[in-house]
Amino acid sequence: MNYIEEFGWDDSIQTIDKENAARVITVQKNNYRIADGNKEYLAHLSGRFLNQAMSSLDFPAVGDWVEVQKLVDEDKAVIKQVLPRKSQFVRQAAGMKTEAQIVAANMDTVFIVNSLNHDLNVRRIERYVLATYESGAVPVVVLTKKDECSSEEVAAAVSQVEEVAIGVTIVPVSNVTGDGFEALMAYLQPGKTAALLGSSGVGKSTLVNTLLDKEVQEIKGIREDDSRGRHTTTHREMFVLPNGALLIDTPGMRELQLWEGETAIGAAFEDIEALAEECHFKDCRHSAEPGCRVNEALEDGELSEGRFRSYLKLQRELAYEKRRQDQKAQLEEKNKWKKVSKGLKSKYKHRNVR
Ligand SMILES: Nc1nc2c(ncn2[C@@H]2O[C@H](COP(=O)(O)OP(=O)(O)OP(=O)(O)O)[C@@H](O)[C@H]2O)c(=O)[nH]1
Ligand SMILES: [Zn+2]
Repeated sequence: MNYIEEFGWDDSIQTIDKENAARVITVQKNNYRIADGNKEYLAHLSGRFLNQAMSSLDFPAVGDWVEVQKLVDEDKAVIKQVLPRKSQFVRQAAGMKTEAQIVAANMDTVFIVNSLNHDLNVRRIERYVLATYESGAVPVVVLTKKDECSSEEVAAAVSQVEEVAIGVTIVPVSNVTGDGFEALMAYLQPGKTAALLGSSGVGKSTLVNTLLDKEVQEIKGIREDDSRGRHTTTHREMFVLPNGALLIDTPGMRELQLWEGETAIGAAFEDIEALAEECHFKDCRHSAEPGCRVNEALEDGELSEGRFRSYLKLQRELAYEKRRQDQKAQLEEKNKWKKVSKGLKSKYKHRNVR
């Protein structure tokens, strides 16, 4: 029995034998979790793939369709190739050091999530809408916390967003009352894939939990045996909704906000970044390292003390924000695991029993 269709299989773009296909649901360093709707596998890249990969864009991302060789008995698989993507969200290179990277693939829709109550940032929405169009997916702006606003406030926010997102559907919702979810479900059809994009605190996690029923929610963190027989907690970055729609909520998309900041730093402080490229040490912190080109420039007045200070300040803020998000993610993972350990069953496990 093959459940591949449920994962959004599209005959028109997937050319391989269905038996050898699966979709990537989690990426953690070099470990990939893939599923074919029937079963999950822990997968790694074949040697041939590694030899042939030309850039980081060639590597599998959450949402990718891959051709695999499945070792059914061991729940393991080898990834032979990534199938052509119908859309892809690229995390742009920040400066010269980081390479571009695909954070999500094969989305039909990207939900750009913002909160109605405060920090409605139309400039950011505008950038996200553009990035989504570039990805090949359709943007939909979701405005959460409708319950905290009067209808006048909602209308005002919607018309503000309309100005920067011309022709884009805008859906005000409340995760508390469920208001607006019917409109969202139009995009969450069986076999269709949506991804979430938005800043911290706007309600993405709550939205995911509202969309998933309790049983399915547990696939967010189930305990798996790793190769050494120990238990490790794994988490999902792609979920199956009760109606068969797929929802991508990956840290990669959540970090988009962060690299935007990094890129902005790069652009705003091009002079300093250029100097830093010439420092002796690649990871120079420009404090007292020998061969520091930035310090040299400071000494001979080529670079002003004030400008350098604001550069450092921005960097600290970004580093702080990153730490904060990492800690929060760890905590969330722990909490999820606590909930899950109470009723240890996943959607796939139910299936296998049937
Ligand atoms: N009143 C109201 N509160 C909401 C709504 N959606 C989310 N919240 C609350 O807003 C807070 C942030 O929600 P989260 O779902 O954690 O936000 P997030 O986008 O996942 O944030 P990160 O995990 O930091 O990325 C929580 O306290 C939620 O209970 C809503 O529609 N109405
Ligand atoms: Zn330096």
